[in-house]
Amino acid sequence: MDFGTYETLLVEQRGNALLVTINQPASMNALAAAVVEDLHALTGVLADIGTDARWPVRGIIVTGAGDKSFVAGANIVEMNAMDPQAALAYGRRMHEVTLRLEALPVPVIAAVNGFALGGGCELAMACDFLYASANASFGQPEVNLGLVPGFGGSVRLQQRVGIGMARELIYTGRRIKAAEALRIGLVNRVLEDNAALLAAAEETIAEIAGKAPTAVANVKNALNEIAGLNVVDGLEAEARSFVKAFETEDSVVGRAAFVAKSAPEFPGR
Ligand SMILES: CCCCCCCCCCCCC[C@H](O)CC(=O)SCCNC(=O)CCNC(=O)[C@H](O)C(C)(C)COP(=O)(O)OP(=O)(O)OC[C@H]1O[C@@H](n2cnc3c(N)ncnc32)[C@H](O)[C@@H]1OP(=O)(O)O
Repeated sequence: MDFGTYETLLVEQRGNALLVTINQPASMNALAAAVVEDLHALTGVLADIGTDARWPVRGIIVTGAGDKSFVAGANIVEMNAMDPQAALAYGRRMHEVTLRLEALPVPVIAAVNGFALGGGCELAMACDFLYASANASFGQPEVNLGLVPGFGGSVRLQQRVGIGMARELIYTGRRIKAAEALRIGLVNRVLEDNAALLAAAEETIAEIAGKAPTAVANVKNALNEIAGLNVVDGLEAEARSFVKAFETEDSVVGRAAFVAKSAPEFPGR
């Protein structure tokens, strides 16, 4: 499977996982426009990823090159040189990247290997969930620059940690360590180092790869839809999602395998 080659990204298949490494260590993997363009191109290729057995990739891992920085934010040097139109285009493009990650029918894990600041934290929060190495840190420090989050942090941080904590972190621009990020629910797991971080992410992708692909795709879509709904509308959306899942071949196979006390072989449709 050819996922393309990119100037600023390393893309490597590892078993069921596709490892995407942002490879701009000289600038702490800051999101230069070239990086955003490459992420946009790659997520465009991945948009065709399917759930049937032909697609060996059952999950994506996003990480940063080196052991200091995941992504240190938008590229400030570049942003300073942008005219308003270019800046708007840059922002819109990154919005599209985050929405495409959320729309993929497979899990996307942010393997945060260092600084995840500003746009870096925002990229990580567009993934399904975050794992971090012990040296990782997180923050939306835009207020230090007279800016505000611009790649979705105002929306997704409050979804992840609640409005009160989101307000405090955004107003203070504070950087928090991995252990604190775990405590407030921004991060699911903290691993001792980068090797353990990637191993844990690959293990989780492999675990999910054993489940019904259509069910995982279905429930990811439903969780996105339900995120902003009240309970009544959320229950309606969940019911639609359940009916859709119940009618898949994966579900027929899964429920028959339970009765037969055998292991299901999901067709992915
Ligand atoms: C009219 C206009 C309309 C506009 C419409 C809207 C458009 C919206 C488009 C933009 C949206 C952006 C949204 C986003 O939320 C905004 C941001 O992300 S702002 C940036 C947030 N990040 C930061 O503030 C972190 C900055 N970096 C640091 O604090 C430190 O570098 C560090 C990460 C803590 C590491 O510190 P050190 O270990 O000391 O390392 P150095 O600082 O020496 O860095 C090494 C090297 O990397 C370069 N670098 C680091 N971060 C960035 C960066 N974010 N951008 C560019 N370059 C970076 C640093 O300059 C060093 O380079 P060198 O000096 O060695 O050349």
